[in-house]
Amino acid sequence: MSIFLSSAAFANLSPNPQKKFSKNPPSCYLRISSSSLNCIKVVTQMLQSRFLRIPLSPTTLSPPKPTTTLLSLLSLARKPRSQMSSYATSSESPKLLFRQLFEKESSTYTYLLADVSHPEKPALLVDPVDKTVDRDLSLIKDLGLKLIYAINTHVHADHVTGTGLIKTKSPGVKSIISKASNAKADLFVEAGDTIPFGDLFLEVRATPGHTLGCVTYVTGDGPNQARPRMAFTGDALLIRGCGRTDFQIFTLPNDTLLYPAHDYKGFTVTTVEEEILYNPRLAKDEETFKNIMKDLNLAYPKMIDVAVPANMVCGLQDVAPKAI
Ligand SMILES: N[C@@H](CCC(=O)N[C@@H](CSS)C(=O)NCC(=O)O)C(=O)O
Repeated sequence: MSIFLSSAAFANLSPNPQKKFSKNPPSCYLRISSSSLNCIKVVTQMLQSRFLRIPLSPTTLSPPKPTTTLLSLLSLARKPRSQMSSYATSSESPKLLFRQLFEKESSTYTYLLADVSHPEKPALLVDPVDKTVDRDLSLIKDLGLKLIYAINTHVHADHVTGTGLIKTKSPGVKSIISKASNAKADLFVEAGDTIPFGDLFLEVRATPGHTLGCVTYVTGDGPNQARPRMAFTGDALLIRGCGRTDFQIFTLPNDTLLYPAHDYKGFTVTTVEEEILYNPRLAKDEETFKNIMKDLNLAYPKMIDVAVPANMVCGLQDVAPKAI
């Protein structure tokens, strides 16, 4: 079974002044198979749980299964290691040129993508760093590409973006960042937008947590687009980790009252200061935090298969698709 959602409904979009920038108009329909939806919903819940530190449901505290961890909410993670699929470690497309570049002081990856089958070889850089701009521009020149966009996944805290410097050195290049970041750029994107370069394109997905404006750029779905798809996650998801989320809540004033979405112990309210001092999970180093989360042995949420698909359509699952 496939579920059809308008991209606006899917991403809970407000009207977007940058729509002219999108390749696909907002009325286009995104086709999501129920298995993809399953995957999206589980990852969404996992990330919400991770970022907001909220147990997934009351049932999550029920008797543990020995191998159940937060990650095991992903059905893939339940497979024994020996049964893990051997996926490709790089994508292929007759059109796409892809390079992963590294800046060692901040351990930052910059990604270069270009449509080399297009006469102009239009290219974009994701998360360029000021210190490596010359290297990146020199590579782009060597490869005969035309840089059109310098894109950020978010407002970085550990390095200066290369986009400003790139614009002074290559005046035709447009900078892009999410509208939700509140940063300056030539173009602003939000969930559901697409960024075309030649016949290829990136999709924008909102992945806030590390910062409010964090987005993930995903390579397009369709003929000639990269297979497998590639997602540039910024700091939302790191390999075997994720970006810190303390920037969000713990930068609020100490007396800020915190009202969570759940409580399983009878508490009703807390403050930033209290949680900084006494939260038994967050007042720990990262390794201890990971172990605590792993050892929670959270069970598969009872309602997840019903709740998430329904909530993805605002609880209107029984209403004809046209009305949603
Ligand atoms: N030591 C580095 C910053 C390290 C750091 O905090 N990294 C961030 C992403 S850049 S703001 C992060 O989220 N790390 C998560 C993790 O698991 O390491 C510096 O001082 O710049």
